[in-house]
Amino acid sequence: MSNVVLHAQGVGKRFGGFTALSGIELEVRAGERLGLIGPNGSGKSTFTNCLAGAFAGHDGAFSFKGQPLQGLKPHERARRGLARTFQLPRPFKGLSVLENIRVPLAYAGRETASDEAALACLESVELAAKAHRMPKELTQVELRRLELARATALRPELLIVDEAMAGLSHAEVDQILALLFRLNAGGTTIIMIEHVMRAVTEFSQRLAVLVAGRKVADGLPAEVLALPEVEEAYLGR
Ligand SMILES: Nc1ncnc2c1ncn2[C@@H]1O[C@H](COP(=O)(O)OP(=O)(O)OP(=O)(O)O)[C@@H](O)[C@H]1O
Repeated sequence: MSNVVLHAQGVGKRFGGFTALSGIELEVRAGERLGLIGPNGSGKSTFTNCLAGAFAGHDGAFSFKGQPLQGLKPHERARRGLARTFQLPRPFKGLSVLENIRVPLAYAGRETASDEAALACLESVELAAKAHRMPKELTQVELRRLELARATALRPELLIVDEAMAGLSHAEVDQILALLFRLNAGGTTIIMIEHVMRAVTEFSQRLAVLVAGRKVADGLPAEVLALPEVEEAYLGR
């Protein structure tokens, strides 16, 4: 595949004697929408943390845009175009919504760390009207939008969205989905980690399934979800 943006080769992670992730092979193409699913504790966040550089070490390797990521710190990976959101939004609580966006812009040394650039970013997630509010004044769905704005301020090529839908209403899930579709239409490759099955099946062109730290399926959503081993492990049937 010539347009592979991310290649995970034999990625594994142990915590003491416990193997949380083992032998993960995954290719993601530029512009793709991939759903990464699996039961609680199957290794999805561990995979994300390995990819984002949050752990000092892991087995295997990642290449991103054809370059190895090994040895790069999280912020260096971010500067190369790799971004993630966190399951629990992590705004800077003492900063306004607008300042929360200026931080990643300034951190990356962008000349565009201006209020205008930060506002444009907030507009893209329909949060500009709350620019001068504090994070504690935002609703859950607004906090998720702020988390997305923080992650996408640097216009990443690959975005990993870790459970952005948890606890949201049907209509709010649709709002976040619309934002993610728009980002993807603008060229951002997206890996969606999600338990809200309606959202992940609607969004994903392909599903990869982790069970107990191993990838057990990878393919078209309808085909993957029909596999007996996925039904058994993931849906608990
Ligand atoms: N820092 C850590 N130290 C020890 N064990 C850990 C650590 N992080 C994760 N684990 C364990 O690794 C396994 C995989 O966890 P992980 O958070 O990656 O699963 P997940 O698929 O993201 O789950 P969820 O859907 O609940 O978020 C779990 O058994 C978890 O307890």
